[in-house]
Amino acid sequence: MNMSKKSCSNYTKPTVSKAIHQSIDNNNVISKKYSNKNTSIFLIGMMGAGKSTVGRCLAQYIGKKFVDLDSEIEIACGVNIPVIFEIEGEDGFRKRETDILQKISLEKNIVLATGGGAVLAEDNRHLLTSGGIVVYLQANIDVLFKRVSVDQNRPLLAIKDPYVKIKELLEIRDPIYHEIADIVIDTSSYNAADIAKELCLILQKI
Ligand SMILES: Nc1ncnc2c1ncn2[C@@H]1O[C@H](COP(=O)(O)OP(=O)(O)OP(=O)(O)O)[C@@H](O)[C@H]1O
Ligand SMILES: O=C(O)C1=C[C@@H](O)[C@@H](O)[C@H](O)C1
Ligand SMILES: [Mg+2]
Repeated sequence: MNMSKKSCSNYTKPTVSKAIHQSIDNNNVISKKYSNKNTSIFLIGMMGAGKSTVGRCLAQYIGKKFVDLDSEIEIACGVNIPVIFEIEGEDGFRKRETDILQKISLEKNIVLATGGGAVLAEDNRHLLTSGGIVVYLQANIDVLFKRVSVDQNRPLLAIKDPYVKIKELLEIRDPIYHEIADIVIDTSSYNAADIAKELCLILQKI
């Protein structure tokens, strides 16, 4: 799909069916969180779920600042993520991820695209759930594989069989994403701009 033809600025009626999202709002948790309009929105999900792409659109629609955790790590380190993995391994990357997330989470009123593995550390999960509305952008394995095949910037997938790796990561992470999400959206069959519009609509209702 050519996302470059999709403009975030053309706000039209959302086309995504309500059936694709679930809001977990047993105790009005989301409503309470969103009663403060400065509340931040945190996007979580696997590599290729569209956190960065949807996040950028959503921020524009709802007038919040967009922040990308991976980009902030790269800016802070002065090198890109594959180089960080090469020099410091995944453990080193995760420590940097937590440090930067701690700093970013002090900011209010942002849309944050997290990295796919940012939910793995308990400290990070606490920062996310206590700091804003957590949205899980879900996609099935075939869609994820297709989306991540476009570029080579993901060190965890720079292996012989990335499909198997995505499957393994999805099995481990899907329950974690669900556990901390306030809202879950299935992104598999919709373009990023429509998903952002749908999210906008959900947020207006809560
Ligand atoms: N809903 C969508 N439909 C089709 N393509 C999409 C959609 N969302 C994102 N993409 C495309 O998939 C690729 C990955 O998207 P993106 O970088 O936003 O994912 P991500 O969740 O931020 O991944 P990562 O965790 O690696 O940062 C990009 O090429 C993007 O254009
Ligand atoms: O899923 C993951 O563990 C990762 C996802 C990317 O966003 C980057 O944060 C990095 O490549 C690791
Ligand atoms: Mg991203």
